[in-house]
Amino acid sequence: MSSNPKDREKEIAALESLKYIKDGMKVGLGTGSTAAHMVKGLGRLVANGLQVVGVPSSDATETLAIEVGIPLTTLDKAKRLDVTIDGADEFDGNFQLIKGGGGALLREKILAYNTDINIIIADAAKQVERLGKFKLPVETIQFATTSISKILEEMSLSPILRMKADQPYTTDEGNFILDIDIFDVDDLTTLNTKLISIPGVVETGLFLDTTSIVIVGQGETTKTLKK
Ligand SMILES: O=C(CO)[C@H](O)[C@H](O)COP(=O)(O)O
Repeated sequence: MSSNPKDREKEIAALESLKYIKDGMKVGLGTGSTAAHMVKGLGRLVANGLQVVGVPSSDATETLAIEVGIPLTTLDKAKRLDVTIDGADEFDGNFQLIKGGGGALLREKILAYNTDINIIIADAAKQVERLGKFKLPVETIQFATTSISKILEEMSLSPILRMKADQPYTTDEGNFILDIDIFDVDDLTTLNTKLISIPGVVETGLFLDTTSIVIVGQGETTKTLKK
């Protein structure tokens, strides 16, 4: 049990989400510290006899899932997932999300798109009135990143190339990430369409219509929001 209050909220939201996983399900495994609590909890259920297969959304989650004994498969083999449980950097009252703080937005969005029920688990601080205090990650092909950055600058989105130590951060798919400021943007659907249409943009961390359930840890309880 976590002793850090924010991490404890992540943990109890994660444990609550396990109730949605039933025998025989194909489960998408999210990425990040909140999703890691869920993966560990699922590992305990598997050790007690629950039969599921997981599809991880990142190399880090794959490593953890193997460590805790969750049988894994690929999206190709699973074809469609029953449920995916993942974290978020922000969510609003319309179940819209910013994701990708951990850099796994591309595979996370692919899993979400191929899943029947997407559940987001989060600590209470992730709930916002308006998305955008957290910078929006935009995943870009390395070759195009400088030219995309110029375009985003011209759109007044203040792109910043994500770094790790003194090198550009590289995603599991070998791409770069530009973090942009969208706080003043009202029409996120139009923004997302514009971003995706720039050659070399692979994906954005805006998840506008994938989520149907959000489980929030608040102190020692959880609240479940359903669309
Ligand atoms: O989108 C993500 C990774 O790409 C994570 O779900 C998001 O960054 C939240 O992370 P955490 O649970 O550690 O707060």
